[in-house]
Amino acid sequence: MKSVIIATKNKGKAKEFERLFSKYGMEVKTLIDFPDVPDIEETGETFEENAIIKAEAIAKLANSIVVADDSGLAIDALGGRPGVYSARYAGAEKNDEDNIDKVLSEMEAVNEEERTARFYCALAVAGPDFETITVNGTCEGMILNERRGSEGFGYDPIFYVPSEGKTMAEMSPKRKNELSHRAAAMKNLEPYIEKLSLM
Ligand SMILES: O=P(O)(O)OP(=O)(O)OP(=O)(O)OC[C@H]1O[C@@H](n2cnc3c(O)ncnc32)[C@H](O)[C@@H]1O
Ligand SMILES: [Mg+2]
Repeated sequence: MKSVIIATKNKGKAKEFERLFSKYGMEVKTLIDFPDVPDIEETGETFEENAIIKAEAIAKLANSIVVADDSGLAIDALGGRPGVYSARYAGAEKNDEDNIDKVLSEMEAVNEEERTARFYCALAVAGPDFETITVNGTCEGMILNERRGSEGFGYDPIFYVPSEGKTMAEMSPKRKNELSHRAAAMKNLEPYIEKLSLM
């Protein structure tokens, strides 16, 4: 089976990419199996910049084609925060529960109609002999005032998708992979998958 390296140590993302790439008959390898690979510093100001930084750094190390995902949550009432700082919103140790608690407390006084938000996903594909490609995807939703559901990862329990009547943590992994920001970005990557002979 053809395989692709995803430059992530996030287990939630890795699971989703396994499903998303299986559609193309591809197996996914992530950095979770390579704990010695150093953490790449995400110094960019945008999701796209950070995805490029991660993809190019790992492509260089692996001398191979690498896909990286930089993603996060932008909440309108918080001026777009946590944004590119989503992973470390409540502190350097990247704790999903603490991040949710921080958002819930900052959103406490915000009215229902002002709780709009969106998830962003930037994907970068880097390799030894072509210019790095980037694509994006978004998913619109609302921030609840409490957690609902136990699927997914990150901010999923407080991210409500009105068209589904569910939070992302209440959806099946299959359904999330049909409508998420990551799914949208993967759709935009589709035209390149064959060209890059990733397959
Ligand atoms: O950099 P890598 O190793 O890929 O892993 P990471 O967790 O640090 O990933 P990011 O830098 O892209 O930060 C994204 C954060 O945004 C959140 N996030 C991204 N996609 C999400 C999703 O589908 N559902 C819920 N939260 C998500 C989640 O908290 C992530 O930690
Ligand atoms: Mg990160």
